[in-house]
Amino acid sequence: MSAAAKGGLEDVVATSSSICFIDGERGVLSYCGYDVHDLAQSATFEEVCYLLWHRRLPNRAELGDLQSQFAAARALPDGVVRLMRSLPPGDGMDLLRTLASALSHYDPDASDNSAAANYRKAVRLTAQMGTLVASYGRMLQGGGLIAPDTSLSQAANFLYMLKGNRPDPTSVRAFDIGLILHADHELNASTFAARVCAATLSDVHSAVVAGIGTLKGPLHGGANAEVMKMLLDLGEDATDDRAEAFVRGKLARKEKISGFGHRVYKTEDPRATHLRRMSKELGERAGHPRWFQISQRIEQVVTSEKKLFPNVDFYSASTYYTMGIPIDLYTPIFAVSRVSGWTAHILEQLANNRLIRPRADYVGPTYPQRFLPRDQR
Ligand SMILES: CC(=O)SCCNC(=O)CCNC(=O)[C@H](O)C(C)(C)COP(=O)(O)OP(=O)(O)OC[C@H]1O[C@@H](n2cnc3c(N)ncnc32)[C@H](O)[C@@H]1OP(=O)(O)O
Ligand SMILES: O=C([O-])CC(=O)C(=O)O
Repeated sequence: MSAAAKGGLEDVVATSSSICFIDGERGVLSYCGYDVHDLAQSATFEEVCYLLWHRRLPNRAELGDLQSQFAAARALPDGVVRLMRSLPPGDGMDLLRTLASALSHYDPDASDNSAAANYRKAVRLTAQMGTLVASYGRMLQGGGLIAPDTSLSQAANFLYMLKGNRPDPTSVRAFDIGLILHADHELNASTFAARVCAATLSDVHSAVVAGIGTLKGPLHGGANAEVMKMLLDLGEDATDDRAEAFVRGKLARKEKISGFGHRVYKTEDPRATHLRRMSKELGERAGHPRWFQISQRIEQVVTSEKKLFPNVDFYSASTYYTMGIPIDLYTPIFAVSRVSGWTAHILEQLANNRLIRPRADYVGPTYPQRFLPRDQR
């Protein structure tokens, strides 16, 4: 069966890009030539944003400028805060989709689609997305909204706005690594959706909203919340045997296990390596090692039974959980990071644009059908 007939466009090369490279056989991921392991080890999310947008790492002055731009752009327009407060409670990604769209009405460059204005929108949206999600988290927990702190990094400010107190350095670094690991991933579904939208010469906010709507699904970014729901179904006191039986039961019923499998990786997702370690370390530090241990047992079973490896969503679930982050925020947090990659791809698309418009292999009723009047059908 052809890739087109299977429906998933697998292995179809749809564009060229200088942003992200994946070798799915060897488990290699790089942003603009930099190995994601090196970035997770030594970079900050701000440096990664600059890298994705400029294809090179910033020097000290450039990094300082970007940090200032982020800090200056973090606060939300009053109208967006009012809208957030007025919406009925619901899914975090629905809220993010609506509010990211609303931000366009207040953007000072709204009517300007020049490359310079679009870059400013990329910076602004990346700064604001963290504020949106942290504020939503405050609302979920019944706390009052907290104003952003301009002296903090994107990661530290997010945790500060969510929790209401200064986060400790270990949590900040773990969260920063999470942001680095989720920042870009070549032509994943949400980035492709964003590029398709941008290629019609729509606008940056619309393309980001397309990305948010696409990331929401449980086959894509929504899987991280599904993983945690599965772990909670099992319970923190579940034994390894119980976890094993639970997963074997799901596999026997041909149910998918969220957080496993990948369209491109045929081996370990390199991002999962870091998230597994963070899940273990943060779980032990928080006095809740079982979430990691249960996850590890699930991994052993799924990998040996199905030859499927954990993807980025599997260990991010227990990592965020042991950091005390509400489950409803997991996929929105993915967007807090991925907005950097979406906007890098949107800018790249617009720099050398052509409408994206594939064809379908028509398999419907034969042509021509005779058109019958209504009372003869
Ligand atoms: C950030 C991200 O988007 S990472 C991905 C997040 N999504 C998930 O974790 C959801 C669970 N995983 C999946 O659904 C898939 O692995 C995907 C969607 C990520 C990629 O899958 P595809 O390349 O389309 O493979 P597809 O879904 O066709 O699966 C191929 C086979 O592997 C099986 N399979 C794939 N993933 C899983 C899984 N997680 N659990 C059990 N079986 C699986 C399928 O059932 C199918 O089996 P079959 O051939 O016997 O019917
Ligand atoms: O690349 C994909 O298909 C999904 C993924 O891992 C991501 O978007 O990070």
